Amino acid sequence: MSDSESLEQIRSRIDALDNQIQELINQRAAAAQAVARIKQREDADAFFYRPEREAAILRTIKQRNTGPMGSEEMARLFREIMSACLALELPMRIAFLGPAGTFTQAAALKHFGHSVETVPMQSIPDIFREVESGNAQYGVVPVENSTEGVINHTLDMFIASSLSICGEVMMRIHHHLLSQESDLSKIKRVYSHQQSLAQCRLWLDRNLPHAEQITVGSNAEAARLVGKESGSAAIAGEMAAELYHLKGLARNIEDEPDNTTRFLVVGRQLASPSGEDKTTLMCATRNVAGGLNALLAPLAEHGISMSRIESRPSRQGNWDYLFFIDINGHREDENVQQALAVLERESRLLKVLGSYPNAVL
Ligand SMILES: C=C(O[C@@H]1C=C(C(=O)O)C=C[C@H]1O)C(=O)O
Repeated sequence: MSDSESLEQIRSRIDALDNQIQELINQRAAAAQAVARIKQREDADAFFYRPEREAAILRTIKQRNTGPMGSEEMARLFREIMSACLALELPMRIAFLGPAGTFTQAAALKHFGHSVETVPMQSIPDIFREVESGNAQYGVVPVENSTEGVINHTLDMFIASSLSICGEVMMRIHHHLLSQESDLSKIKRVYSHQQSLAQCRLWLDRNLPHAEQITVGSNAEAARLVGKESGSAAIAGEMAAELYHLKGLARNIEDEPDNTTRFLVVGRQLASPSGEDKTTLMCATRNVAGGLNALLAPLAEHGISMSRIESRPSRQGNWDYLFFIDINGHREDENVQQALAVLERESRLLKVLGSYPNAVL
């Protein structure tokens, strides 16, 4: 590139580059189709989607990126290219916590790209059922928020479900106050999901201390209601604002500036190692006091670090607790296998809920 190049010359160079990019994308799509044919020949019920392969590709793209385009942006573009390549074989159905416009839908699209069909479900148990029955290939469920903590409903589902965790999605959550009104003083009622109300508690106390707070099933549902009611506002995200044609009375009203929600991808597939993985375990101790130590000691002995631990009453007697533990590593790693063998002996119950790539995007 040189400064002496005219506008016309640069534009014709862009046209030629687009031509090459288009040709290369089609070559890539044909290669992905060839992979799919091999998978199908080996196993008619094969899973075309490979979370570990996609994660590894996206990581490589970020690592080798030299700019001027940013690594995150470049990875997002390739996310969409892979999504479109995969859709040539099988337009995947992804169940999410509806209605349309929720953060869970945004998480599903972030993880799988836009060439999938996202299917709204009414509840977290419905998402699990839709995937268990095979009506959807994967489901996306919220599991924890950096401000409000764990979403117990999701953890409880794993107790009885046969599904595995095959991915995680991290989403920065920005909440907006959405309304038909253009003046804050007109707002008498605020609708949202209880998590969103909790994540904006300080802002609400300061700016709308007298407004009634009404909990509904999702923030998208709140936005839908507010689209039909004057004097009210919803706390919801960008997608819901667009979908229900609401004005942003105040933007980014979450109390924590780095408010992040983690979502899990559930499916009927076990993800292979990607090189940077984590494993979620569900274990029950024999008794709470010494029991927890018996679970944690083998992890430390095998050099395995733990990124999260949650306890839940198991509902099978007063003294039994279930622990949900995230560890670094894949169930096929040797040190993880050795630690799991010890845990199996020490705990009353051990279920590996899944090994999956660390979120890349
Ligand atoms: C092409 C493959 O299948 C799918 C498509 C991919 C792609 O477009 O790069 C990557 C992983 C799979 O989800 C493969 O397994 O290599």
